[in-house]
Amino acid sequence: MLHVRNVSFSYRKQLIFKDITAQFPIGKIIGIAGANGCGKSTFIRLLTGMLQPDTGEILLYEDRVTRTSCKQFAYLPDIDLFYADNTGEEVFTFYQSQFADFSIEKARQAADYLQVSTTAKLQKLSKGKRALVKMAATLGRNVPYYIMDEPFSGLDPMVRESLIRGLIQFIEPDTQTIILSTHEIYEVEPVLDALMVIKDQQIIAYETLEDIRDELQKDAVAWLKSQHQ
Ligand SMILES: Nc1ncnc2c1ncn2[C@@H]1O[C@H](COP(=O)(O)OP(=O)(O)OP(=O)(O)O)[C@@H](O)[C@H]1O
Repeated sequence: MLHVRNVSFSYRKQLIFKDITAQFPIGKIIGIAGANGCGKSTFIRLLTGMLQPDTGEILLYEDRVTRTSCKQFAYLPDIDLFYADNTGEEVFTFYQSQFADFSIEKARQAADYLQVSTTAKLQKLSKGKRALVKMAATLGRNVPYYIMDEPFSGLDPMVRESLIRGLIQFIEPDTQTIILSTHEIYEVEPVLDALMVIKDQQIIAYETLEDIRDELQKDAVAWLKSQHQ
């Protein structure tokens, strides 16, 4: 289990998080929502150990998450990662050299499913297609936690829908967790188990979709809007 315990974090004297606590159980797909600039990317970087909290701690199975923990997470950043001169296949070979858990067959299957070429140089691909190569490489990993920053940004609605369906196919639902930040709540809602909302340096809400629908009688978008009022 991944735990965030009493974490505070400032960036250049600006307080981004104040004493936040949360848990991310195994076997779930968890969305992180919030307005632009609320801190979603920062939160994701804290979860993966790329940033360290000022106070509090982030624990993966009781071990403190640090920069070297990145081998235990499949992290999908929101930026272009790879050399433009590389092909998807070369990216996969690089991942294979870096991560013992990486399966080149699974990455190829994901690329095939997402209908993106792995033989073309990345510089020849559109921004959306490059994002899909990055996604295929991420899904080629075999880890308990996939942590994705805006995985659907820049993708057309058809590809987005196919990717959202694909996410379930490429993970083991009982042993692997996806944590993803997104603004596309409407589209991703069908596969989400829980949704977290960040606002004013806090996690202001964190509910299962079951509770949102059954107890609160709302869909995720309506619920999210009500959190911002
Ligand atoms: N390198 C950095 N590390 C940490 N925080 C940063 C960094 N650069 C900027 N910030 C600040 O952190 C705050 C949160 O930014 P962040 O990108 O995490 O928000 P976000 O919710 O992901 O935004 P968006 O939805 O627009 O992508 C902003 O006020 C931003 O100015």
